[in-house]
Formats: sequence, C-alpha cells, structure tokens
Amino acid sequence: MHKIYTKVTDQTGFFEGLDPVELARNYGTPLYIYNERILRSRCRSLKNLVTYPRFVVDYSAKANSNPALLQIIRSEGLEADAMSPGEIYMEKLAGFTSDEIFYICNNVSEEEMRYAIDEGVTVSVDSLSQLEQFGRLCPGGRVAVRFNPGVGAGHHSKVVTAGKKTKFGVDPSCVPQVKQLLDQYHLTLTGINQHIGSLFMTDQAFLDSLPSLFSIARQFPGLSFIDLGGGFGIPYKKGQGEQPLDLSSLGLRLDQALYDFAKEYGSQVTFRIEPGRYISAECSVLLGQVHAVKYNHSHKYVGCDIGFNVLARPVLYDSYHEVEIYRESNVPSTRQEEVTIVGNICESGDILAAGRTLPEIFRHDILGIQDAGAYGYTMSSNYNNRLRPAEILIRESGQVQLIRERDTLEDLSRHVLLLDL
Ligand SMILES: Cc1ncc(COP(=O)(O)O)c(C=O)c1O
Ligand SMILES: N[C@@H](CCCC[NH3+])C(=O)O
Repeated sequence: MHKIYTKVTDQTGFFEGLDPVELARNYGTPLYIYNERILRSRCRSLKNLVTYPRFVVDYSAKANSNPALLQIIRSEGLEADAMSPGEIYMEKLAGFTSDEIFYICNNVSEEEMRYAIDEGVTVSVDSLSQLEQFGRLCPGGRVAVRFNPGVGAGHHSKVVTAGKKTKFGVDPSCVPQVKQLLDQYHLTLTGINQHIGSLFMTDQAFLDSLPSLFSIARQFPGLSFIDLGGGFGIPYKKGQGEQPLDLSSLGLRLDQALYDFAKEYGSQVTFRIEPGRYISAECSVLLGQVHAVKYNHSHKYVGCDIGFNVLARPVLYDSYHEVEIYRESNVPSTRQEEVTIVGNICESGDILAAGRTLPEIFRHDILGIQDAGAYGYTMSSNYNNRLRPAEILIRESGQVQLIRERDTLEDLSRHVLLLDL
C-alpha cells in the first residue's frame, strides 16, 4: 500500500482499501473512479426523504449518465429524468422503461420531440410554443408543463433556473394560455414541474418555491404528479468544515408541506423530485498525474493532465474541488506551500485549483480531485483533441470494473471525412 500524504475527505474510505496510485498505474490518468457503496447510500437517503407514500425520485442523468451507474440507480428504485434524446437512449440502455423516464426538455426541434413521444416517455414542455408543438405532434396526448415559480437558487448565476432572469419555465401568469392550448389540442395535463436551480445548501429556497407551485396546481385539478425539481447540494469544501445539507430537517418540513397540500388537493397526487448532483457527486474521485512543477514569477504551478476538457466546473463556475495527493515513493512532504494547479490545455484559464495551500507536490504525484461525479464526465470534451478519460467503478464487493474505456485517437477521427485532394 502506497502512502497517502494528505487525506482530507477519505474518512468515508472511498478507495475501500485499494491503492489510488496502483489504480492510476493500472488504468492510466485522467481517470474517474466511482464507488458503488456511496452511490447507493445517496440514492437511499433521497428515497427516504419523506414518509408521504406517493413520492418518486427521478435521478437527473445530466449529472452523470454512465449506464453502469444508471443501472445501480435504477436497482435502488429511482426513476430518471432526461434532457435530450441521448439521455433517453442511455437510460433505456441501462434498463429504465418508458414509464420510468420523464423528459424535461427545453427549446427542442419537432424531430426531438417526436423521438420522445415515439419512445413513450412523459414529456414536459417549458414554453407555450413548445406546448403548441407537442399538441400538433400528439393531439389528445398527455403532457406536463414546467412552470417558473419565481424563486431561484444555485451556486452560480449560470445555474439558477427560476426567478426573473432565466430562460426556463412558463410564467405562472400564462396559465390561461396553457389551458387554451390544452383545450385546442385535447391534451391532458398529467403533471406540473419546476426546478429552481442547482445546488442549495439550506432548505429555504426549495421550500419557499412550493406555495407558488401549489397555487398553480390548484388551477389544474386532477394532476397525477407535481415535480418539485432538484438542486440538492453537497458540501464541496469539506476540508474547510462545510456541512452537508440537513436532509432530515428538509425532509420533515417537506413532508408536512406534502401532506398538507395533498389533503386539500387530493391524496392521489404523486410528488416527484429530480436530483442529480446529490446522487452522483460524492461517489467519485478524479485521478490525475502531475507532469511538471515550476515557478512563474515566484508562484508555484503544478501542471497535471486534468485540463478543463476533463473537468470543466472550475473554469466555468470557479467551482472548488478538494485536492488530495497520493504518492508512490515515501518522500514526505515536509512543508505546506501555496500552489496553483493547472491542466494541459492551451488556455491560461485552464486552472483546476488556484492559490491552494497544500503539502509540497512533486512531479509524478497522483492528484485526487474530490466530489467529481456530477457534471464531471458528462461535461468533458475533446478540446485540443484530447482524449476523454476512462471510468472505473469500485463495486461493493471490492472488485474494480472498467465502466467506460478511455477515448482512442481513432475515436477522434471517427466522424471525419477527408477531402479527395
Ligand atoms: C430541469 C433540471 N432538473 C434537474 C436538475 C438537476 O440538478 P441538480 O444536479 O442540482 O440536482 C437540473 C440541473 O440543474 C435541471 O436543469
Ligand atoms: N453543470 C452545473 C450544474 C447545472 C445543472 C444543470 N441545470 C454544475 O456543474 O454545477
């Protein structure tokens, strides 16, 4: 077993006794590693959020749609939301049936909407024009409408998806036009949904959004479901003492709100939530290797193979991920130093962690980027013609399984057509 010099969050025993340096050597870096036990525990926490009996957790696959992980999530009794035909496709590959998939789309073409209708999944539209499109494609069908409750939340303005400044959802003042379109195309409104945004760490905004959603529901008697959205946060700064979202307090208050509303509205109604990050973020550590260390104007840069093509969150949102250091040799880090960890992409903004105080890092060290399982691989790209990483899963049995191969150079040229010069 190689010595691990800094252990910030591995009290959970993330590697289950395996050696991250050996995993990096066997599978190469960059490498997304997932832990099945942690993934299952997050699914169970949300499934047991409330006691209200008709409560469904739709996993939001945009956070991570690796089919092996989707299989585990489904085996825990969760259903799934989808944002694109690709997500529907991956979910079906993992075994989700049409009635377990909720397609929450935004500004889609007729072709895409037709795909979802033909696949038999429930469709939610989020504008009057998309409702009209659905009506023309599927007259007499069942549809859901996403409303904007007016209350937004999120870790960055780019991921707040309700409130005044967002493209998402139908304004509640448009209920009469929604009714008119439902009538015109003989549609049944099967449910309404919302999503206030991504990552809240207190329950306030989420609970504050409910009265507005419930007041919309009152205008549509007989709905099968009301979907409250996702956004449940995880503490990315555990090393600085950031505390997890208090699910038990949120659950208690939510439960009360659900029972109260169902009593008034009708107890047949199902409530859904659609979390992504909470389920998949903490079950993954992303491994990378340090290939260069240098000083530029006396600041130390640690250069590794995790460019923003592998993990885009720090560059897109200034997101913070804890970094652990794993080392093969027994060379100790004798001092702490301030460093900036950067990737191998041809942009100055390719910064993974800026100005971090960490134990001294050497060339060849393995870095473990924590909480990388949500919006990690799914937002990766081939920018600079780099290869997207491999993904492995540490099973509950302790076995390691490859669940996605690393891209190859041939993958880069797969859809390319050369000229005949
Ligand atoms: C419509 C919708 N549902 C669910 C989610 C999942 O969000 P989160 O991963 O924060 O739970 C998102 C992403 O913000 C979303 O846009
Ligand atoms: N991609 C964002 C979350 C957006 C969720 C999708 N609406 C993140 O990494 O935090």
